[in-house]
Amino acid sequence: MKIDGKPYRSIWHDAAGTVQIIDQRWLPHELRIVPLQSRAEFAVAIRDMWVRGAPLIGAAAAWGMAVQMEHDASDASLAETWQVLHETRPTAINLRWALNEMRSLLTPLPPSQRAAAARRRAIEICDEDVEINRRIGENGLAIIRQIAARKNGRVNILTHCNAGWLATVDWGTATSPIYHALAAGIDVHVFVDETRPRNQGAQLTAWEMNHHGVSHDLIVDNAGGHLMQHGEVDMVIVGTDRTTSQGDVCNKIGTYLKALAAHANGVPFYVALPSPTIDWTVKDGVKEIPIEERTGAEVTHVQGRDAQGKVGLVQISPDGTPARNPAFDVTPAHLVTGLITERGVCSANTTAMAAMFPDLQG
Ligand SMILES: CSC[C@H]1O[C@H](OP(=O)(O)O)[C@H](O)[C@@H]1O
Repeated sequence: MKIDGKPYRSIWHDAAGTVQIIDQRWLPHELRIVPLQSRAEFAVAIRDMWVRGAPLIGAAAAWGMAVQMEHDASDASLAETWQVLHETRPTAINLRWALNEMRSLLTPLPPSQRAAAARRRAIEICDEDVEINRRIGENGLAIIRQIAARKNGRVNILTHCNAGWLATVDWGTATSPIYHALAAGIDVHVFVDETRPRNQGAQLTAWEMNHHGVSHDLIVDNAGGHLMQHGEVDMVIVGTDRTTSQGDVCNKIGTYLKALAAHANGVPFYVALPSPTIDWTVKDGVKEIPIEERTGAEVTHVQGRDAQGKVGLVQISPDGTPARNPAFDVTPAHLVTGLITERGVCSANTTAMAAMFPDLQG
């Protein structure tokens, strides 16, 4: 997408072939672009959320493998790199998907051919992500159009966390239908959940909406149910970090509560789902998906900019306050109105998903 009129992706390789990323920790206050030039730097960038978002995590891991193959393309290096990058974050399935893609491609090749092949595949994975998300936008646009026609007016959409272009290589997943609707001249308004504790909504989605000219309000996470009760939300669109073969949706913590509120108020709850985010090996999301537990410091402290323009952390709870910080939750399939995929919209159930992706069945 564009930043001040200049097109960007969240990750790219420059003319010298060096991988560059937007270090999202400093948004919205500073646009910091940094190179990643070693496996260790890719691992830190994923683990510490310089780059985040399921598809972008996968793309970064693919590039991390490609960069490592340029340093050491041995079998041992390939195996170690899969492990080092895989253990950076446990929940988003795209990380494992991308690493498996690279391992399957590289293992049968002689080490001398691995670096070039890995770079080509990393570039492909990024380009595929952009096209998948563009198609999700088109498929989600059809739903927004239907609501706009029924209402003959503004479509109010609530989204949680950041499933925007910053969470992918471009377009975003949940935001792609919103961007397509704006381009189609549909009057859309977005309620942006701040999304405690990392505030990806307040810091990233609000920044995206502002730069793209999308009408929006930032809201606290706890306001969504109230707005739904009062008929102010026409649909919810969220992203996902892992969706199971039966349609259970793992996403940022708090998504489940939004789904419950939507179900209680008859608000359609859609999940923007690129196919690499489907974990076909898992059925029951609540029982089987590993939920990342991050440091309690993300709960007891919050990052922001002070009156002097300095970006830093402030403590919001007493010294030594213990905190729990599960980073994701699972929305059972029965609370999901539909899955907006790159191939179309399908119900969140085994039969519909298998019919949509017959070629991806184990
Ligand atoms: C398009 S997937 C975005 C997905 O990833 C986010 O998690 P995190 O920021 O911790 O990587 C969140 O769950 C978003 O919905």
